[in-house]
Amino acid sequence: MAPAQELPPETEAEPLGDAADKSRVTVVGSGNWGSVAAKLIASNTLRLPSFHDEVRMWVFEEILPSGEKLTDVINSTNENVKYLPGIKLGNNVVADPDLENAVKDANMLVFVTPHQFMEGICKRLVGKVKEGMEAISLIKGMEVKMEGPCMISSLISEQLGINCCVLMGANIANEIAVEKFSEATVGYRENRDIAEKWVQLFSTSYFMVSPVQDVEGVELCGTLKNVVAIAAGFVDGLEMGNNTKAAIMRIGLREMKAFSKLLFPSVKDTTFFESCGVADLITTCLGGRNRKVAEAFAKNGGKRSFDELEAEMLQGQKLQGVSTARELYEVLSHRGWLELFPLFATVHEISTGRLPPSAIVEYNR
Ligand SMILES: NC(=O)C1=CN([C@@H]2O[C@H](COP(=O)(O)OP(=O)(O)OC[C@H]3O[C@@H](n4cnc5c(N)ncnc54)[C@H](O)[C@@H]3O)[C@@H](O)[C@H]2O)C=CC1
Ligand SMILES: O=C(CO)COP(=O)(O)O
Repeated sequence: MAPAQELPPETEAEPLGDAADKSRVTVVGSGNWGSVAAKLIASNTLRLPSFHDEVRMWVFEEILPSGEKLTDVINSTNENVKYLPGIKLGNNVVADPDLENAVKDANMLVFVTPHQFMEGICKRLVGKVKEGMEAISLIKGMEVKMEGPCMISSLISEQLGINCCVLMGANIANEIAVEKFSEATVGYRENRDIAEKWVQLFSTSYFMVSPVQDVEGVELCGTLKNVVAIAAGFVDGLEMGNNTKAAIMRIGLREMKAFSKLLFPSVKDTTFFESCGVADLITTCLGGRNRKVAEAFAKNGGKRSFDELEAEMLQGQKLQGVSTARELYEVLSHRGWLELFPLFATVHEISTGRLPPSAIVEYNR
């Protein structure tokens, strides 16, 4: 299909004032998706007059086998050689290993790290972000606190006192990196103008972004589908075939919707038909990292742990599905909902070795 997309119009006139009128964007995170997000954004900040050209990207510093710092290599080669090798990010992307320095001049922050690091990152940023800052989270995951589950966008909003939208979708990063057409959904709370600004910042001829007024629905879709992808990987590892996998995806989608609506009755049915819903579920169950590692786990009969397989197969990239299944299980146990969500519960029980991988089709007991 030829992507018949028109880029968002460059409606704003060239600012009359000085460069201070322009928005400055910082990407917090530089993994596989973080690097692709920086590439997308950097192509647009060059094109759109209301943004500064430069895009800062915070890098969790590491030393490469060559002895060089990852940040130095990104800045000299314009490539994230560890997490997105072979792709030029754009000369206006500047890697910065100092988190506080990376955000200090920004007024738009894009959060895109594995979810388990976000609590620590937010703590470091308290009092360090500009007034009126706008944020967006591309992070698929949640935190579980004493009071209950906390979505990552809420963590950001509450800890930093800023508004936070979300962007989720059927977005396997390596495919978008080579500019294959895909779609995404921006979830926003009230301010449609802010949502439009994020749409403008991310949209390209091959990346079509649509806004939806349903932050929780969009974010829960992105978060929960990773658990279903683990189940799909078990099915693949056991060579159960396409019908079984389709059944797992359908049951998973039903649980995703039921859980989201129990937690947030405001979640809209229509959100599940956006890119963040059924489309992301399909792509992740076909081609994602959660599926791939879960397949290896099942092939090994559950004898090698997810941690071990993740380290061996993903070279520093992180799975979100296994920890999300654990977090979900805590919520389900605490609220007495385990029986309502047998697929979610079984994924956790298999991942922790309490049940064999074959239990993935026996849970409907
Ligand atoms: N890769 C993909 O295709 C997609 C990923 N996502 C989501 O984006 C989020 C980020 O994922 P990726 O960019 O793919 O990351 P990744 O899994 O490729 O890379 C891991 C990142 O974590 C960093 N890291 C390691 N230890 C850390 C620490 N202690 N503190 C802070 N950072 C640390 C690494 O430097 C690296 O940047 C996740 O929530 C993921 O679910 C969403 C859509 C697509
Ligand atoms: O979220 C993703 C695609 O939209 C990527 O999923 P994985 O983390 O399983 O690769």
